[in-house]
Amino acid sequence: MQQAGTMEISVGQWILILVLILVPLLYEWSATFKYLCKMAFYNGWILLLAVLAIPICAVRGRNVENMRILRFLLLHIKYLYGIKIEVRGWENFSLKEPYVVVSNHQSELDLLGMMEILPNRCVPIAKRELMYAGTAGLACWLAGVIFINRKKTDDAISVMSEAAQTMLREDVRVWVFPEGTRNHDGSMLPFKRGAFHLAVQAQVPIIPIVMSSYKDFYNKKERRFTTGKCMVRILPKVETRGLGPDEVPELADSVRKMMLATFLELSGEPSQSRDTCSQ
Ligand SMILES: CCCCCCCCCCCCCCCCC(=O)SCCNC(=O)CCNC(=O)[C@H](O)C(C)(C)COP(=O)(O)OP(=O)(O)OC[C@H]1O[C@@H](n2cnc3c(N)ncnc32)[C@H](O)[C@@H]1OP(=O)(O)O
Ligand SMILES: CCCCCCCC/C=C\CCCCCCCC(=O)OC[C@@H](O)COP(=O)(O)O
Repeated sequence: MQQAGTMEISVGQWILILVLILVPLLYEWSATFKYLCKMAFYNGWILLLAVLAIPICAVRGRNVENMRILRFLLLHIKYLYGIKIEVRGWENFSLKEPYVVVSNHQSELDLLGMMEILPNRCVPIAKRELMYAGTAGLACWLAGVIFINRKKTDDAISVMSEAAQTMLREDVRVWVFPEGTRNHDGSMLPFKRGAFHLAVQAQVPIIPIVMSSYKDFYNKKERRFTTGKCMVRILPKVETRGLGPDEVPELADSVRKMMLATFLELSGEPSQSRDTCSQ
């Protein structure tokens, strides 16, 4: 029986105290633990923000204008992680007409750079699996994200051909990661050609975006995630007017070359050394 004036601590409370002491200690001592906590919080926070976004977006139904709401809700995350984003080339975004944005894809952290500069009425093309990422998937769907099934090339191509028509009909811009997958290796994978077919089919310009390497503050393999700085460059538009499907390979190659050169320059790498996948 508990006596007046004394306090007994139950086993559960002891465990809680231990956890409250150990977690901050581990967080400071172990870079791996810190990385895991930061990534778990990143995903968890986005899922939670999506809970907020869903009812607001649902008022309008599925609509590309909802992307502004997602952008507004996600913009602060860079501050939580101490990531400085320096953007140059804003003037290259001053086109009124639709265009296709292509950018390099290093990690899920690209979302921060993307939200920093995302133009109005611009939707990303994403793998279909993202649609099933709980609340985040629903928020993406409501904001008009275009989902493609990477396992079914024909399906993916027909979704992208439809996107070419939607771009023109509804004045929409599309953001594509032409590497087609995340690339943690500090270089750029060969480009898939979907984005370039899309631009040629719609006869709209391509705007290449380059985000500098995260190597100084983030490395998935080494499980390292600290504060840091990322440079984002919006490059001048590349016209596609008059080009046909036969010119797509050359177009894709020349855009990739330009992006790789900028990537190496921004990331402080010697040119030519890191192109492990010249096509
Ligand atoms: C507040 C809360 C918020 C919560 C939510 C937060 C999120 C907010 C929103 C942000 C979301 C961001 C999401 C980012 C997600 C990023 C990704 O998912 S990246 C992965 C998906 N994207 C891509 O894969 C795009 C790039 N891929 C391609 O372009 C591919 O080419 C493909 C169209 C997918 C097809 O790929 P594959 O099946 O591998 O086949 P290929 O060999 O590439 O192509 C075969 C053949 O077909 C030609 N081709 C390709 N596209 C077309 C086309 N549109 N029209 C005609 N022909 C086409 C291609 O050129 C090949 O022929 P070739 O002769 O060999 O050249
Ligand atoms: C009830 C189900 C709960 C599911 C929980 C899922 C947790 C996901 C939580 C939040 C989503 C964060 C959205 C981040 C958007 C960035 C997406 C991204 O970068 O996708 C990677 C894709 O480009 C390429 O994928 P692969 O590298 O080929 O693989």
